Amino acid sequence: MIEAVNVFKSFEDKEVLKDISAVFEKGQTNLIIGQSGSGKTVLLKSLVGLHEVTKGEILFDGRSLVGLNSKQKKALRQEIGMLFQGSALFDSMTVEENVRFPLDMFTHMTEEEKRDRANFCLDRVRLENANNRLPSEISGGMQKRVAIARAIALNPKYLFCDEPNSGLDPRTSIVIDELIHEITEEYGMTTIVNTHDMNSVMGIGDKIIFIYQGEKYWEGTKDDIFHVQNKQLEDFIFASKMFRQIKEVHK
Ligand SMILES: Nc1ncnc2c1ncn2[C@@H]1O[C@H](COP(=O)(O)OP(=O)(O)OP(=O)(O)O)[C@@H](O)[C@H]1O
Repeated sequence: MIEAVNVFKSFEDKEVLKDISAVFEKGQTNLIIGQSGSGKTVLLKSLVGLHEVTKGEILFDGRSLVGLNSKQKKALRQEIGMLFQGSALFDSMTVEENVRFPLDMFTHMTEEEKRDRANFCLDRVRLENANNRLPSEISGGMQKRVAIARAIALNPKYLFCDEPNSGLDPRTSIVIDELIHEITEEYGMTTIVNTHDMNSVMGIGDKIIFIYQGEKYWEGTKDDIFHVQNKQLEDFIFASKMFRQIKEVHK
């Protein structure tokens, strides 16, 4: 479980996050949603420790990110998997080398153990027979699978995903969403996904935090979302004609 407790983040005199408190549950896909510029990425980066918060606390299963010494921070980093926008693969490395990279960096596993672990992760994302290909030789959806395999290589407790569907077609987006959702449940990870994709919200939103102009305006599940009485969230959801029509059906 990850908790944000009264988190504020400013850049010089610009306050981007305003008093955000939220609990992100273990074994669940927790989504941060909101319009472009609302502060989702800044919140995600603050949670993961890439931004230092101006005020407030981030707790990883009760461990405060702020209070950790550098050794403890390094240990915590190894419990975190990250999936970035794009896929952030290393272009000059093969698929297998990309997945092995965190194992090379952070473990003392033998070559054989690393190969086995990389193969296990590639199988898990249903990507067989691609080990020796370069990222440029595979599709965007396959690249995303490699990125997921790399993110879970160290068997993380926490998984952070920044816009995992950016650049993917709707069908591939669903496959990637479902994969993230499945592995979250299977490995009991605390997963936080930053998205503005309503299809993701309806597909995998176990828990949803809605951010508006840097403040938390709403939280709930995908099943609650059609019953909200919150103008800002309604404007966000029903910006799409399709979702306005779905709402009519739910009435
Ligand atoms: N390093 C920074 N310095 C100053 N301002 C920043 C910095 N990073 C983000 N901001 C500002 O914080 C606000 C929120 O940005 P953020 O990237 O979190 O939005 P977002 O909700 O993730 O948007 P998008 O969906 O478009 O990615 C924006 O006004 C942005 O300009």
